[in-house]
Amino acid sequence: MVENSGALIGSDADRERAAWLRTEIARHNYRYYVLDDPEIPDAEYDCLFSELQALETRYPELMTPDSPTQRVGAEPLSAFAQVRHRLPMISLANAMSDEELIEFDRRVAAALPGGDPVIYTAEPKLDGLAMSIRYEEGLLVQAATRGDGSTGEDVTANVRTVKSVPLRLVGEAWPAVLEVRGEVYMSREGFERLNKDAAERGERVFANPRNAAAGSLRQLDPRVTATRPLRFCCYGWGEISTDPDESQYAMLQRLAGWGIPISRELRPVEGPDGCRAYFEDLGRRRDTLPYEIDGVVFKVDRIADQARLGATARHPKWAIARKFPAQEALTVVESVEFQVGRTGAVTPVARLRPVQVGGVTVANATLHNMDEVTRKDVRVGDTVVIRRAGDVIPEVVSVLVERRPADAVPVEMPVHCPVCGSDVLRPPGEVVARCTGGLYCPAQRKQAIRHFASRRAMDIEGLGEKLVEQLVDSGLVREPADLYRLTAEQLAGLDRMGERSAANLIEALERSKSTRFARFIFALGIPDVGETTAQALAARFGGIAELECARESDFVRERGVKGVGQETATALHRFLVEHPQIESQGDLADWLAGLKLPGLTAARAQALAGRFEDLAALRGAEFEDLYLNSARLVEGVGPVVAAEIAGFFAQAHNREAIERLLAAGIHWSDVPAPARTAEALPLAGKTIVITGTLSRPREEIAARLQDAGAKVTNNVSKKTDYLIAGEAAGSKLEKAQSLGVAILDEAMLTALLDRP
Ligand SMILES: NC(=O)c1ccc[n+]([C@@H]2O[C@H](COP(=O)([O-])OP(=O)(O)OC[C@H]3O[C@@H](n4cnc5c(N)ncnc54)[C@H](O)[C@@H]3O)[C@@H](O)[C@H]2O)c1
Ligand SMILES: [Zn+2]
Repeated sequence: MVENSGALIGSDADRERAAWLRTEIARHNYRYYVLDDPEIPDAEYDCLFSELQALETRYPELMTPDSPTQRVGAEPLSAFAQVRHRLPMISLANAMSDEELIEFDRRVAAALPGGDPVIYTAEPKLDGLAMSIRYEEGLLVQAATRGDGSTGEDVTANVRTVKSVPLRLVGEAWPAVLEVRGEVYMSREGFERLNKDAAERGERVFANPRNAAAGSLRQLDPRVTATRPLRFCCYGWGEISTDPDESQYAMLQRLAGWGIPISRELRPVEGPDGCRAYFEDLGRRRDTLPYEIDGVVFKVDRIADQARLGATARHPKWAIARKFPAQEALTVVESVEFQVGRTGAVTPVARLRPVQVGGVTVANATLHNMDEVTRKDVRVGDTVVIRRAGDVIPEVVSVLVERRPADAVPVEMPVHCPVCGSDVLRPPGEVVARCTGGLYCPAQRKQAIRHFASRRAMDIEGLGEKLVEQLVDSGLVREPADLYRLTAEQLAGLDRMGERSAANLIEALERSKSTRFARFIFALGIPDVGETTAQALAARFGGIAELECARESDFVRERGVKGVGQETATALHRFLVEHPQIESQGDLADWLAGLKLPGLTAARAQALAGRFEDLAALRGAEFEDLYLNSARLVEGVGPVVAAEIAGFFAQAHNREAIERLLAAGIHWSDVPAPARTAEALPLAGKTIVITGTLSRPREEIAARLQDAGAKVTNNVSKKTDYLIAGEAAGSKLEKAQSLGVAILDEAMLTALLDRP
């Protein structure tokens, strides 16, 4: 540094740094104000900005006229017509601490006559985008964005679609020219809905309500804007053809009287104490407000005083934004670990280089699930934006791909549970991956034992949550079977456990050994297997060994024609029913395609013809045979639950834990012993055919009939004993009638099955 006629001269390094900061800030301004797609969190931007400000203050010769410190915002997008603001739209000075606010108040008070505490209007600082809306003779004539403060974009057509903006002022005595200024913003609820819809359509989601509001408003097609949940809140005014009121507060009330929405939280406050009380109150309520705010704005209330105080190029000297601590920060992902929850859910968690967010140090952030990891493309080594709002667990919001190191490592879901080594299963279509070692995994131990003992499972009276905690923490119980080895002495040694209650628990454990099969299945805690499904499984499988051996295909079976969906099948089915006499001509596939039915493309016609020999076979088919679907053989067990059941029993650890339970003496009496001979079954030797639409899947009914000893076949013949006929039964019913086969409806079927 060289001293030169009193002013400090920056070194070459300072000069270079200042130039770099200017370009970098200009780039971020463009992304933020023009593209509505910021790359870095505001706090990070503010650091760059204040570094440049500090350099320029220290070495005034480094200041350039085009420095971002001398202007607000960014140049307007050329796609919109430009609007010159008659009065500039400037920004606000910030106070990051109480001290800065007190300092601001001191400066204001010193510049004003009299010595009374200054009155301020206080209101939330909405996080949206600034808008100037011009009314002439009470009619909305123009709306413009802030742009670079002196020139904005003409977004009149878009603003006209925002419902809370009046197109015509109400009441009377409004000035001939009135420019109201305020914030266009999006409520949290509107933002979440918009993002949910966008995600469902596979479109880009917005990072926060501010970007969503700005992106929605600055649409070239106002019809798009019209569909977005935007609102407007006025906090000031620009050009106005009459004198405003004496105070900011009174003037805003007057605008409200003309139909302009203002903040419900608007209050006059006195001096720095009043400001602090307001700030703290709103800070406490921040998370419960229906919209996002990033601070509170205080404005000197008397308009005459505002004029006396004036403005700089960037902001008025009579207003200040007291900001809340930032909720977002930048840091680096050092590793990704997988946590196993009480219910076995395996969740990716980012271990971060520790960083301050909103006043606390954050070292971990949730990545929710693998879909999220893939969507955000988070890799180990990446620089990421993390967000911590209120009490919510910090989360990774986005990745700065530009800063990705060459050796960044993609994240992969582990194949085995990091806690117990069991397989990790993610059933098709499910978001959550789970450890399948339910009876064995230490991470799930407490939950598994609590569930096992619960009233609707093994119903072990006296084995409550607290006791399970103690038993597991003391190492006495590691799996359900350990419960049955507990002694009265061991129990009596525990907290709040007298001899009497210890003896009672031993008795309850003993009693629980005699149970029902369905209860036992439920007690195992297989994900998504509730009581009803457990009952269906108990009815379908003779015993635990059969259930353990069951494969996914024993629960669900793929059925129908690949490539054909239900809608196409419905169209075809209806056509065939409505044209009972029609004959096919030539090649079946060509003929079908030639029908030009909705959805019945040449490829689908080909697939159908590949499955059915001729039109007669196609006509004779069940509706469910026409399109690809999965037939459920057990009520309540679809492809996901089937995968979960099979995954659970595939773990040797779980089977061994069950083995030990049975060895401890658990037994049930409600399932017929598998040894029961076939002749003793109620439908032994009967041949049954099912047709038409019934209240349950046909496979399920067939399975129950088979369990009862019946043989279920496809075609009616003289050997058929019964035909079970549902709604819309066709040719099979006719044939059964002609052969004199007994025909049963659904009620009769139920009676048949329930026969002792
Ligand atoms: N992340 C990035 O890349 C990036 C880039 C540029 C700017 N920024 C962020 O934008 C902010 C600077 O933008 P700015 O100049 O719009 O300033 P600002 O958002 O800090 O404050 C000024 C704005 O506040 C709004 N406002 C809300 N309630 C108000 C009220 N009651 N009275 C008056 N105004 C109210 C107005 O729109 C006004 O223009 C900084 O927080 C900065 O971090 C971020
Ligand atoms: Zn596990």
